[in-house]
Amino acid sequence: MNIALIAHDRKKEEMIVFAIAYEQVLQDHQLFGTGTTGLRIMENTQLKVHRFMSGPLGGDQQIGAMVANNEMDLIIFLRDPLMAQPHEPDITALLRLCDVMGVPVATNMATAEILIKALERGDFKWRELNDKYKPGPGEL
Ligand SMILES: O=C(CO)COP(=O)(O)O
Repeated sequence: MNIALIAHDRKKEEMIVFAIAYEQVLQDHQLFGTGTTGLRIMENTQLKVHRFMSGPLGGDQQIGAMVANNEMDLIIFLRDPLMAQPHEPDITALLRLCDVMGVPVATNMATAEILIKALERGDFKWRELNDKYKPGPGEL
C-alpha cells in the first residue's frame, strides 16, 4: 500500500511517536511524506520515506496528485487546527480529493490509530481492487 505521512509543525513530535510505535506495521508499505515530516521520520526510525516538497512549497499538492491518480491508499495527516497555515488552500484541496477518490484519511491521532490497526488487520485490501473500479478521466 502507498501511505502518506504528513504533520504540521506542532504535530511533528506526535507523528514521530506514531511512526516509532507502528514502525513494524509501516515498514511493509511504501511511505511518502511532505519534506520536513518525511525527514523527521527517517531521522527517528529505520523507515524509508519518499519525500516530496515541504507542505508550504507544494508538498500537499504533490501528494494530492497521487490521490487524483488513485495511487495513494491511506493518508495520516496530523493537522494543526489551532494555527493558520499559509497554504491552507492546498490542505483543503488534498482533503477534498481524498473524499472524491474515497481514500481513507486520518487528521488526528485517535483516527490515525484506528486506521493503522485496520491496516495491520488487512482491512484496506479492497484498495488493491481499486484499479478495476477506478473512474477514467471525466467519469466522475
Ligand atoms: O505543511 C505541511 C502539510 O500541510 C507539512 O509540511 P512539512 O512536512 O514539510 O513540514
